[in-house]
Amino acid sequence: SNLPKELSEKYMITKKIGVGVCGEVKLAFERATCKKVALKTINKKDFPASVGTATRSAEREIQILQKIDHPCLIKTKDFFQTDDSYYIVLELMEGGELYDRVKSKQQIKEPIAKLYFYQMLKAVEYLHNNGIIHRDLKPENVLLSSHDDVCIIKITDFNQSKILEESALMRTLCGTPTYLAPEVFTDAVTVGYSRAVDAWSLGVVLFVCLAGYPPFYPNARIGLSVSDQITQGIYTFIPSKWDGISDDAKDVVKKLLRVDPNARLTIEEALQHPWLMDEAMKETAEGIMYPKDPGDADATADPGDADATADPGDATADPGD
Ligand SMILES: C/C(=N\NC(=N)NO)c1ccc(NC(=O)c2cc3cccc([N+](=O)[O-])c3[nH]2)cc1
Repeated sequence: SNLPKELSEKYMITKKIGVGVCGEVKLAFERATCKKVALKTINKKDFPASVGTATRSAEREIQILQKIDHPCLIKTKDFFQTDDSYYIVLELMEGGELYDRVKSKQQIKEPIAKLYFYQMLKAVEYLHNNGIIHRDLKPENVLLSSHDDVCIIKITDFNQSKILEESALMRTLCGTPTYLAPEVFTDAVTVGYSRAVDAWSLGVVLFVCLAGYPPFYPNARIGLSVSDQITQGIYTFIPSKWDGISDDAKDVVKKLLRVDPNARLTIEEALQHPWLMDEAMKETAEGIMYPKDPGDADATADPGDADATADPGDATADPGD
């Protein structure tokens, strides 16, 4: 395909390293530094609906990709576009997709699953504190920085993401409710929970990492479609897969896979769950997320990240849903 001139001038593009739903990932070298990078191509025609909305949703994704700054969220290094494609230069994630680790029924050892899950929670906590809902969390969108078990994970693909804006409903709720109907308040509660979808998805990702099979799948329960299993919250901890896994781990999964979004654990509550109260794991995680010596794993993390561990309450005010 016709690559933008500036792109091929700045980067030497070599082999394909991953194939996504809407484009591919290639290994590239920055000519000036010889550094390896990943090049994600997104074909505009693969976007849903007409070109109009496609460009808006693509532009929103590019805007999110360039705004986010967290060690467990993919960072873009460069960006080019032609009439029919976007080209996003990203940090190389040599461990590939978490999907390839969990497919073919491989179970991830519990301590490693906890280390990855903690990083996912921190990344999604950052997104929610910045008014962004991912809405497509799955093992294909979790990348690993290396083939080692202990490594940084980074969440990617913001194609389905939503930016929470100040809404008319929120402005209404700021006024005096003298003439306000009761359902406006009850609606407000449910509308305010759209971010809970990310907590559910992380529950499914955690289940798959620990057990090597998904909680909801065709014929898991005779006579129940996958969507029926989901809407009724019906899944099974198959003993042969779960016997060696701690009760705390099972408890986190149960509390994330609650059908009622109001009853479901929030990301913040999940971070307070006993299973994650594991100082050794947190020390390892914080050490790879915010390496002291810049030469470490994620050299791109700048010292500014240090305050990233500040209490989430310090983050930008929650714009609400
Ligand atoms: C931004 C984005 N997707 N956005 C979108 N609209 N897709 O639907 C996006 C999606 C996927 C990726 N994937 C990678 O960077 C990626 C996949 C992969 C597999 C083996 C090995 C590597 N690697 O970097 O070595 C890989 N990197 C990077 C970005």
